[in-house]
Amino acid sequence: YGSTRPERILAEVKRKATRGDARSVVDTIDQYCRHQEWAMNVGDEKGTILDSIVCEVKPMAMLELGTYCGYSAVRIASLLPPNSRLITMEFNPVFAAIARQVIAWAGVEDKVVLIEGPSGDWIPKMKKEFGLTSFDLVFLDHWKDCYLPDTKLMEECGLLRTGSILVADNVICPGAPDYLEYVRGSPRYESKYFRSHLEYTRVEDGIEKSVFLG
Ligand SMILES: O=C(NCCNC(=O)c1cc(-c2ccc(F)cc2)cc(O)c1O)c1cc(O)ncn1
Ligand SMILES: [Mg+2]
Repeated sequence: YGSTRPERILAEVKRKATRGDARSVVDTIDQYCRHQEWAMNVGDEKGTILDSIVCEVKPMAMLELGTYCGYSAVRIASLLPPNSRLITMEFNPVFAAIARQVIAWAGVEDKVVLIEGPSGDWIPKMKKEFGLTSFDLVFLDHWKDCYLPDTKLMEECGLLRTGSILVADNVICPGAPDYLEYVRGSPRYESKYFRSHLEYTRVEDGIEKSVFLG
């Protein structure tokens, strides 16, 4: 019977990565996806850009939309200050089940809250469910046509404050043209493009960092 790609990634993590060592989980997944089979993790090159923004912002409350196998959740959690939390949201239950195990293997489960379901359902509930006022940093890496509607929904639900930062993966490939036009054209955002490549390839892609001005 055929295993799924996320299951093969988890098997590789259990075989090769050191339990409790987030860096070795990240490196193991990068090695596997570069040399065995491609997968849609943010990857090592764009991951370094994400790391630098996480380290600069030192978020106490961070949201990730699109967990997949948990690669970026592990990468982010290993850089978070004590007492800070990453809430990561995944629509696909198969991906979520794998991500929980990858996050546990890396030993960062006490910094990560994984929630399952459609972002449009969850975003209006987050303040109440998690006792939040707003997010310091949001990483958008889920369905590309959800970036814009979910950003508008976060604005409407008061989840962004002056200075909140949005970091969006794949703004070139697969692309999020309506989102880019919005954050680059709106007087309520200060946007900056970090040129890079689609994970594990030479195809152009990039990360857009947008500061919400309130
Ligand atoms: O969120 C869900 N998928 C991941 C979103 N992410 C992407 O789609 C994504 C895609 C690519 C990509 C790039 C080039 C290419 F040729 C094929 C794929 C790269 C990335 O870096 C991504 O992040 C999802 C799925 C599902 O079945 N049900 C609920 N949610
Ligand atoms: Mg991505």
